[in-house]
Amino acid sequence: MTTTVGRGTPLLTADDVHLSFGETTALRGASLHVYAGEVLALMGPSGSGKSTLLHCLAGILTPGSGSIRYGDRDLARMSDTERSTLRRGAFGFVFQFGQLVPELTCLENVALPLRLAGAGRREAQRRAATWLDRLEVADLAGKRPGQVSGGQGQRVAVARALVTEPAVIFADEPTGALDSLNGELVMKLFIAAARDTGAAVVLVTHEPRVAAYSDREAVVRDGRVREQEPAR
Ligand SMILES: Nc1ncnc2c1ncn2[C@@H]1O[C@H](COP(=O)(O)OP(=O)(O)OP(=O)(O)O)[C@@H](O)[C@H]1O
Repeated sequence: MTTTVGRGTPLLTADDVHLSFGETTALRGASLHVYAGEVLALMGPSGSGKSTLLHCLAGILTPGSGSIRYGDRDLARMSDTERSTLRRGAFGFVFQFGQLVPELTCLENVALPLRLAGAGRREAQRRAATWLDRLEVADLAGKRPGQVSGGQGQRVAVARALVTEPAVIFADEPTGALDSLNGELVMKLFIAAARDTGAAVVLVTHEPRVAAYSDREAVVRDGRVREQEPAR
């Protein structure tokens, strides 16, 4: 499945999205545009709906009403198989918890999305090793996630998200467990992905220092979004 999106056309669009968890309304009319080639920071108070919006954009949660479109396709109208093909092929994820497979080594974890996309073992591991090296965790290749620190695991997770060169990278507090140097390294790799492959990077952060690397900010408050106009 390919969706061709011209420059200046949003790659992803949330339109008037509402979503409740039982009695709790997390999103109440959230609208947002995400463009190819940009790093977009989602900011806002705790509990305002940032992670929920990110999960909706990624097709992990389905809005109660409103729509999420990837190009001109409504995610809710896709079959489960189409949505998971999209998630596996076009999307990369860096989430805070439970992202690495504990039974696999760090190298195998990073190679996994390539293997799922059909790459041979040797080629997948060669490319995975390149990304571990870029994240400066090449020495952890043979270790399992349980044997590395939280910050090291987070960098392995970033390598795994970037290895397939996805069209959209979703990241929830991707620098949360990192010191400032490693946080900077991760942000520079996100910016490189946006500039080199035209990826859109959507990241949730509380840190102004991290948001300063973004091209644009959107503030989520009480389940609604105020987004900065794109500069083009
Ligand atoms: N699985 C869930 N079940 C019930 N309520 C939830 C669930 N996930 C989120 N919520 C509620 O929805 C609202 C929005 O949560 P969300 O995690 O999107 O906020 P956030 O802006 O990402 O917060 P934080 O910055 O603290 O991570 C909150 O009131 C939260 O308690």
